[in-house]
Amino acid sequence: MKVGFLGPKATFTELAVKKVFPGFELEPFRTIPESMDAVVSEKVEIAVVPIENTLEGTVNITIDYLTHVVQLPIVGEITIPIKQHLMVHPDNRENWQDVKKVYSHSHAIAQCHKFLHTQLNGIPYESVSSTAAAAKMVMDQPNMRVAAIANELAAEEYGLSIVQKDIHDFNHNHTRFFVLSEHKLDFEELSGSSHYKTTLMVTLPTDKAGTLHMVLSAFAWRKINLSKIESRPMKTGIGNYFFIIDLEMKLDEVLIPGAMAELEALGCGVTLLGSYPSKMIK
Ligand SMILES: O=C(O)C(=O)C[C@]1(C(=O)O)C=C[C@@H](O)C=C1
Repeated sequence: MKVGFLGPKATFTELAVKKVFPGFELEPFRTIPESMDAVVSEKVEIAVVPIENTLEGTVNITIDYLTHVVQLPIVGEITIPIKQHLMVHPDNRENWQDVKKVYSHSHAIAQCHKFLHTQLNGIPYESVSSTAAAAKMVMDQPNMRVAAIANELAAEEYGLSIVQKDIHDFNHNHTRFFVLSEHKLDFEELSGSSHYKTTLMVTLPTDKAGTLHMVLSAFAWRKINLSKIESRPMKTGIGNYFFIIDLEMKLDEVLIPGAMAELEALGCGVTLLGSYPSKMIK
């Protein structure tokens, strides 16, 4: 089976892929939606996509594309530590503080705001399609005083010099990735994790007071632990939202189906996005 990911080589997404898909054929894509489209068009069987970072929160493009455009089952989750470094072309190593622009993925820039504000104050930054794309751009422009924020592997891959290590604003920086596939994939075996989560998408009936409270009660009295609840716009008008709810348990035959039926009885729309093993890489 072939695994699609946000490229080019040496993105954080590729790092996550390599942790659980060793020896698999990999195919990089220019954007996150393109990697998901590739599963739909059967160019690849699996896509790994970033979904949430500890410092910056949800990767909105992923959740929105997954809920509004493609309906791909979530079959696994990978969480990896994220270490951001500032890197330049080796020719600019000594005078890196004179950089005129910093490139990176918007989520990586957001993870390093404090560093950019204090160490490179006033220097413009530009978001590009991925951290590795930023590193590649810096390599391709040795005569421009530009820097990239990316990982260690990208520095190696594109021959850049790391001039400031660990520039992310807080120590505990992790990103979660979803594994999407329409194929049968034993992710429990691949990842070695039997810790399961289940993700639901819930829409509320319009303008009925207290519905969200009742939704939460359906999980609370069954003692189903929620690890995340997030609202995203339905894109149909101001004030119209749906909810993505992550449950800390595997889809069973009683509790989760019972909670889903209760939500439907309240007039909610409920879609199961997946029940999957979750692998935390230290
Ligand atoms: O640009 C990359 O290297 C990615 O894999 C994307 C991405 C993201 O979308 O959050 C993944 C992990 C890091 O949080 C920063 C960027």
